[in-house]
Amino acid sequence: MAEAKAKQELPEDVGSDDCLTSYTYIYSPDLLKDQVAFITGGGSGIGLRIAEVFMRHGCDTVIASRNLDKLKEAAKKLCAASGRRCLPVCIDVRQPESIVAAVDETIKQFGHIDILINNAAGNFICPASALSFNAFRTVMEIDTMGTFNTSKVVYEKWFKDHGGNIVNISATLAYRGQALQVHAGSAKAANDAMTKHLAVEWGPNGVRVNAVAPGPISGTEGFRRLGGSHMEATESFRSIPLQRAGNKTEMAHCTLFLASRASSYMTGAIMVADGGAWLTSANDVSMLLGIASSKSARL
Ligand SMILES: CC/C=C\C/C=C\C/C=C\C/C=C\C/C=C\C/C=C\C=C\C(=O)SCCNC(=O)CCNC(=O)[C@H](O)C(C)(C)COP(=O)(O)OP(=O)(O)OC[C@H]1O[C@@H](n2cnc3c(N)ncnc32)[C@H](O)[C@@H]1OP(=O)(O)O
Ligand SMILES: NC(=O)C1=CN([C@@H]2O[C@H](COP(=O)(O)OP(=O)(O)OC[C@H]3O[C@@H](n4cnc5c(N)ncnc54)[C@H](OP(=O)(O)O)[C@@H]3O)[C@@H](O)[C@H]2O)C=CC1
Repeated sequence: MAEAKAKQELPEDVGSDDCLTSYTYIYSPDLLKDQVAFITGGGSGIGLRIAEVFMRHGCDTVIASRNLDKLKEAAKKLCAASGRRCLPVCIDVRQPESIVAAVDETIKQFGHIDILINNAAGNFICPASALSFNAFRTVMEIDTMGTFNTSKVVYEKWFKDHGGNIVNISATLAYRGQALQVHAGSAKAANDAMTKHLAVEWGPNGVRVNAVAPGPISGTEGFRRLGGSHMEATESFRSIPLQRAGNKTEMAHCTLFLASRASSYMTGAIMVADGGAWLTSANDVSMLLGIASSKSARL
């Protein structure tokens, strides 16, 4: 019975890995009409689905990450699916000058920026004792410094004078201890603090800063890297109250809510979207340790 109910509530997540083949509106189709969203990591996974759902709601997008060929391909599919504009731009969130150039180009082409989605991240599973200093630093630089760098550039160049909306993509692994994840958990916990500090400091300038904290989300690189397929096969997600992994469309809907006027009195909030996973004591530690010790190659 519970399983049947969860299935009924599941929004569409069908189609190629890139774009949906069908879509049922939950929000008004013109919720983001003629707004412009800058989405880091928008060329794949959750970021790509956020771009698609935003565009289906009338928004133009800028998708920004390191691999321009991948972004161009994604932009083509996004425009075809939605009829809106999508600008692919090459940035490394660790390099502020690359963000400055991309934000300048965005303002030149679109005239404004209304929404920033800090979605880019790096992760893998690794025991703390095997993690090199550089590996820890790399994840902190992409996830935490990258979120700060992009927020600061967009704020200084546009939001400071015009207001705007920032949504950071966090992770509920930041809320509890989890084996093999000290790097990503530390980075996301820092980002949650950043969400609150910037909400306080930039609120008077009309800038709202919120976050979505996903649990395991299928059909993504993060899911693959953390052993998600193995966990699905072994029914490990049954320990989650909703007894399944989430999907990308569900994360896009949470992000759309926080990025739109639907949440106009919210700032500094972290919206947990993990099927209740972080609340339960049953967890995946032994399974993750099993994966790590059974593989000689890195995940
Ligand atoms: C899925 C379900 C799993 C678990 C949950 C189960 C149950 C649910 C119950 C509750 C939990 C609730 C939630 C948890 C669920 C999900 C997980 C949460 C977060 C997920 C986050 C993400 O998914 S992030 C997105 C994933 N995508 C990517 O990572 C793509 C981008 N990545 C990269 O570019 C690289 O991988 C990079 C991050 C390493 C950066 O690349 P680069 O800058 O080129 O750096 P390198 O020079 O390659 O490397 C730098 C140092 O890092 C070392 N390194 C690299 N890879 C590894 C590895 N695999 N293991 C260890 N170390 C590594 C590398 O050697 C370098 O260090 P040196 O010292 O050698 O210089
Ligand atoms: N999937 C999951 O189960 C969960 C995911 N999350 C979060 O969701 C978000 C999306 O993850 P997901 O969709 O799974 O994974 P993806 O690997 O598909 O997304 C990560 C994106 O970040 C981009 N990126 C990585 N490093 C950089 C960088 N230095 N500069 C610019 N862009 C960069 C990548 O593009 P490129 O390589 O081309 O640069 C890629 O598009 C992340 O913040 C992740 O932490 C949180 C909890 C669970």
